[in-house]
Amino acid sequence: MERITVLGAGSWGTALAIVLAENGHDTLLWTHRQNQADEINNQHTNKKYLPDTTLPANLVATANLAEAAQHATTIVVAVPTKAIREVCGNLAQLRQEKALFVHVSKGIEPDTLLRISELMRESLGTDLIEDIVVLSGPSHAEEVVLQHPTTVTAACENIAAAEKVQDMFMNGYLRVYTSEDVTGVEIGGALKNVIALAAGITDGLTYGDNAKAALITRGLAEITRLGVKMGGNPFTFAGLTGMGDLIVTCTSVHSRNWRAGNMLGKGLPLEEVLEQMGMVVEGIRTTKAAHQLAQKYDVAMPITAALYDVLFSDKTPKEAVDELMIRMKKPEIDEFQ
Ligand SMILES: NC(=O)C1=CN([C@@H]2O[C@H](COP(=O)(O)OP(=O)(O)OC[C@H]3O[C@@H](n4cnc5c(N)ncnc54)[C@H](OP(=O)(O)O)[C@@H]3O)[C@@H](O)[C@H]2O)C=CC1
Ligand SMILES: O=C(CO)COP(=O)(O)O
Repeated sequence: MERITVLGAGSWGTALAIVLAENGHDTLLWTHRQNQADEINNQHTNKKYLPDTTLPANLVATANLAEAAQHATTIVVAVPTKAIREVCGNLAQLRQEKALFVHVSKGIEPDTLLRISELMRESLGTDLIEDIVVLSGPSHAEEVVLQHPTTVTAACENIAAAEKVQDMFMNGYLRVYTSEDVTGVEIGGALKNVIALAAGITDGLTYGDNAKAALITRGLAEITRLGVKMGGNPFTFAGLTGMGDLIVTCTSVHSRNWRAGNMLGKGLPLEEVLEQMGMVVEGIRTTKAAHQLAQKYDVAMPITAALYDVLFSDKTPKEAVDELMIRMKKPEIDEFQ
């Protein structure tokens, strides 16, 4: 049994805390809201994020970050990308000993262009970090809490740390693989949200299945082009954290990114979409970061560029799709150039 803290009591942090508590670990779930900690401890629910789920009685919550920092030898970071710098920075003030960190967030910090593990190293400082393992793959919280069969990958350059995390999370409904390709896993997980927004848009435009298959496939091509140039293993992008997560996010009604894209495709303005969602839509900020990465690494990412124009330059979704279709002719396979 491990002592584990999960930081962030949204849908994914809560679902993973349930898995860990059910696996017999001494699990403490940190939220920045006292009323949510009280609800979890007293009613064993988290109605805002997982309305139909009863949490196990042995899952305890706290709103005290110092208590959360002291509790564990393993710390799972499950807040959205935009909160990681602040939460890890605060945590670093409250803990002296090293911990094994696991992160499950799917994003890239705009402007700095740091991947999540890089962002954590910068905000935690190296003295606190035993290892950082990224846990990623096709895994909607809504299905994990129903114990529907789900597969994810734990990635770390130190494979022993990835195997330790594999053991912590794995059970009869959550199968965990390992990988050493942190860059490939983090890039695949972050960028699939960009393509899922685009897939939601074409569904909102009622363009049907051909368009969605094209987005998934050509989206994977541009994610792979960038990811390989950043040092990722090309095979990672064909795996769970690449193609697998792209499929689930582009096709599932659970996906926040697909749902937000769908509303945009139906003509709702971005501000209204975000207001209606009430949960994190990582793909919006990641589109900005991915567009910057494409320029930095000189990689063609036409779908990302088109989405960037829709989100940040007032191009209509229909104009963006029309322009994608009449781009210069080219062969399909370009060997990641
Ligand atoms: N949902 C899913 O199925 C999956 C999500 N992920 C990834 O996990 C990460 C978290 O997503 P998810 O759980 O869905 O997000 P949600 O929107 O469901 O929840 C986000 C949680 O983080 C909290 N939070 C936001 N800002 C801060 C802050 N500054 N300090 C402390 N807590 C904060 C929110 O609190 P508040 O209620 O106050 O807003 C909320 O509890 C994302 O990167 C996502 O891509 C990965 C795999 C699956
Ligand atoms: O990453 C996810 C599933 O693997 C969750 O995607 P959404 O944030 O789009 O819901």
